Amino acid sequence: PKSSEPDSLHHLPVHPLWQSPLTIPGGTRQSPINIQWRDSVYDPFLKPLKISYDPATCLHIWNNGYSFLVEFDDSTDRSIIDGGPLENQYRLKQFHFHWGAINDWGSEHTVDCKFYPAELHLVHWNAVVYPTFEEAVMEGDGLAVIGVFLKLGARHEGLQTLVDALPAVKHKDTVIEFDVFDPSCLMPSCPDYWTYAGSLTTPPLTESVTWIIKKQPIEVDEDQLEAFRMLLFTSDGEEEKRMVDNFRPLQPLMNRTVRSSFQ
Ligand SMILES: COc1ccc(C[C@@]2(O)NC(=S)NC2=O)c(OC)c1
Ligand SMILES: [Zn+2]
Repeated sequence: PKSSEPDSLHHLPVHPLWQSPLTIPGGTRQSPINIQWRDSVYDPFLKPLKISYDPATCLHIWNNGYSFLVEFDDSTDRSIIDGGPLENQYRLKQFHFHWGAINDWGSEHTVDCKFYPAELHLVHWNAVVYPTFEEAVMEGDGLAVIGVFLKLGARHEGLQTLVDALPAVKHKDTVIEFDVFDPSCLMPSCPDYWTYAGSLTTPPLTESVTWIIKKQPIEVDEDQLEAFRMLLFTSDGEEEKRMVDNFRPLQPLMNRTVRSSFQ
């Protein structure tokens, strides 16, 4: 592939990573998308997003062979989000990242066609309406995912505690205990966000996500991005494949409007 664009592997009709077509037949609200700032519509009825996480609900970090996930105890309402575009409160289940092999790309969403080097997804589910996460994944209002862009800049001290643990989950299906972490330290200071109706970005690609994309990126430094890139897609003993470019190609906007919480 030309070095100026994401690996052409991502433009194949079926990417080996997913063994399935990139868009599900009849999919009308697939993710990720390009957010064209001037086409987003300010909605004065959007509320501020309320975030209250209990750092003690943090459980472990694991490498699932596609990203690394930090998982939380979601058996109670101790770590939740509310407000914003949401009609219920949603429980934090996990967060993970998507990133590129180089800093020119890596995010899943783009803003005015600009990629960021990485994107954080904080995954929450509607435990008010659905009995389990697995059921919520199948419902239009089942999930709420906060997307935060990462840009190259100053070292992020809060992220560093996570980066220091990554060598212990280098290989697919490795896990380590990680028992205190407050993901609110990864939130940008600016409250502004875009929101739209979308989907998971890996199989089962279900159209169950209310996306809340923060306008302001957080800054991380080169060493911290490089730490993501030393993770492996492969298990211990297999031929090593670096975990990079684990983002889905952009999907058609179809009949959707992206709303903004700001003017
Ligand atoms: C069966 O339930 C699933 C499956 C995959 C993911 C991961 C992902 O596809 N979704 C987002 S968001 N980014 C991703 O990579 C998931 O996260 C909510 C839930
Ligand atoms: Zn994701």
